[in-house]
Amino acid sequence: MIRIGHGFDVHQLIEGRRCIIGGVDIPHSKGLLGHSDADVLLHAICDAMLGAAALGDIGKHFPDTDVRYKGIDSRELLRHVVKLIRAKHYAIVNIDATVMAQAPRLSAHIDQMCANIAEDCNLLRDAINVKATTTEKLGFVGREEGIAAEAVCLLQRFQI
Ligand SMILES: Nc1ccn([C@@H]2O[C@H](COP(=O)(O)O)[C@@H](O)[C@H]2O)c(=O)n1
Ligand SMILES: C[C@@]1(CO)OP(=O)(O)OP(=O)(O)OC[C@H]1O
Repeated sequence: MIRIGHGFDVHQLIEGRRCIIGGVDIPHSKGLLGHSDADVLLHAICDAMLGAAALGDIGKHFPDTDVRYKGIDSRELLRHVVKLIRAKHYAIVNIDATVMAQAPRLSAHIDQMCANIAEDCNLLRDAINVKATTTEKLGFVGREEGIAAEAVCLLQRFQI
């Protein structure tokens, strides 16, 4: 059996925060606001994986009212979600994601993002694809007020 999941996340861009996307700390004048490190890409991927396994969403597993998650590295959240997926006897087939950011430019960082995600999911690099797009200066992304990310994930149930 195969199952698909979708994830979407947005974080506000403000001064005085780091801009961590896909586990890469990207030099930028502004960074992402959140209870955790606000890694918008990893949050969308977690939600896609949880969705595919009918396990709810990231806020259910890691409430933003819980001090344990304050400032947490979202790669830790991703690795935990991978464990939840495996506990339900699912293997990840592939992940595809898009980051919507007017700035900073992400192309030079995409390979490292994919490598981080592959490592945390115990997958080959080829199973992961990350893309970036501006929104042509339109909307909150275009005004550089925030960054959004979408992801899809395919899971396959393995025999036990
Ligand atoms: N933050 C971003 C946004 C886009 N890119 C790269 O530029 C290409 C063209 O962007 P469009 O918005 O015109 O689609 C896109 O395919 C990305 O490769 C980027 O590096 N960082
Ligand atoms: C990750 C969590 C938990 O630290 O906090 P945020 O960094 O605010 O991120 P969000 O995308 O709102 O997802 C759920 C949260 O519970």
